[in-house]
Amino acid sequence: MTTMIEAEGLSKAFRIAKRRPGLLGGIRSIVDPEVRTVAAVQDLTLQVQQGEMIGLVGPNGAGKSTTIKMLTGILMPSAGRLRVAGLLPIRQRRELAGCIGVVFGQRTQLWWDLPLRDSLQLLRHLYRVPEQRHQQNLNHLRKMLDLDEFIDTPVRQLSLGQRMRGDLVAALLHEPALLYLDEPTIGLDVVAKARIREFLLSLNAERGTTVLITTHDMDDIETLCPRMLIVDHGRKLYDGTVDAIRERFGGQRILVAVLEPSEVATLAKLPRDEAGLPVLTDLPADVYVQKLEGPRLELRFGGAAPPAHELVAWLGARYRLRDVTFMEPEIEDVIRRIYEKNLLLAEDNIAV
Ligand SMILES: Nc1ncnc2c1ncn2[C@@H]1O[C@H](COP(=O)(O)OP(=O)(O)OP(=O)(O)O)[C@@H](O)[C@H]1O
Repeated sequence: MTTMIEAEGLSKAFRIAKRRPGLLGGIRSIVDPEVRTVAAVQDLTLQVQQGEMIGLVGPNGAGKSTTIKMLTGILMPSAGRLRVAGLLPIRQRRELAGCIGVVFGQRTQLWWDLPLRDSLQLLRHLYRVPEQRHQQNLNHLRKMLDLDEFIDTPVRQLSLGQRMRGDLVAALLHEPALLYLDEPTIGLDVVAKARIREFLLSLNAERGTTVLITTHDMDDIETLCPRMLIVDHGRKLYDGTVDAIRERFGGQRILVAVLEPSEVATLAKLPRDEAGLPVLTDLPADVYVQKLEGPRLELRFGGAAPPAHELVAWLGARYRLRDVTFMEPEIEDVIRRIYEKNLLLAEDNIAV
C-alpha cells in the first residue's frame, strides 16, 4: 500500500510582533519590536495511506489550515520531516501540484466573470492536462456532479452549492491522487451537502482518491471519514476511528422501546417520581428512565450498565415489546464534551 502523507515531528511556529498601545508605544514597537511566538502546529506525526478518507477536526485556531498549508507546500515547516505522495512539498512543489487537488469552501479557484466552462478550460492549461484526457475527465465529472444546467453561467451568478460543485471539478480535472478539502460543505443546505458527500464517496470508491477533510460539520465526518484526527492548540489529541471515540467518550446511550399498547395501562399504574416519570423497581445498575410517552419508553444507560442485549432481555421479561432501537450519542456532542472537559488531555492520551 502506498503512503500518501508521511509526517514526523512536523511543527510550525509563527513569530508575531506585538504592538504596544498608544502612539508612543506604536513607535517603540517599530524600533524595538516585542516578538511573540505562536506554536500553530506542534510535533505532528501522521501517516495516511492511499485511498483513506480522513477528517481533521479541531476548534478555531487549532492548527488545521496551517497543517494543510504545509502539506500543500505553501508553508515551510519550522521543524520535522514531511513527504506527500513521496515528494518533499516545498522543494518539489511543482511536481506536488500535479498530485494534489485543493478545495477551500470559503474561496474559489474559479474566475468570477467567466462561465464555469471557460474557467475549467483555463485550468487545463494551468495544469497542462492533455486535451483528450481533460475532455474525458470533464465529461465524467460533469455527469457525476450534474454540471450541465449551469456550466455556461458566469461563476459569480452560481449558487454556493453550484459553485462548490464547480470547484470540485476544477480540483479534480488533473486526476490528483490526493484531495484536500477545507470546509467543503460550509454554508450549504442539506440537499447540497448530501450531494457533495455522495460525490466524494463515489470518487473515493472509483478512483481510490485519498481525501483529507477539515471541517466543523460532524456529519461530514460521520458520513465520509472512518478515521478522524482531533487537534487542539497545534497538538494531535486523537487519531483513530469515529466509532472508537464515541465508544470511549460517548457517555450515555438510549434504548427506545415501543411496548404493546396493552402495556400502557400497566405503566400508568406505576408510582411516579418528582419528574413525573414511572419508577421501575429493580432497574439494572446505571440505567435510568428518561421518558415515557404512550407506549414509547426511553431508557438512558451508561458504561456501567449491563450489555445492550441483556437490557433488552430484562425489559422483555417485564413488558411485551413491539420494537426496540438504540440511539447512539451524536458525534457532535461527543466532540463538544471532549473540548469542553479536555477529556483527551485529562487522560494524557496522545493517541498514535
Ligand atoms: N500567517 C500567520 N501568522 C501568524 N500566526 C498565524 C498565521 N497563520 C495562523 N496563525 C496562528 O496559528 C494558529 C493556528 O491557526 P490555523 O489557521 O492553522 O487554525 P485552524 O485550526 O485552521 O482554525 P480555523 O478553524 O479557525 O480555520 C492560530 O493561533 C493562528 O492565529
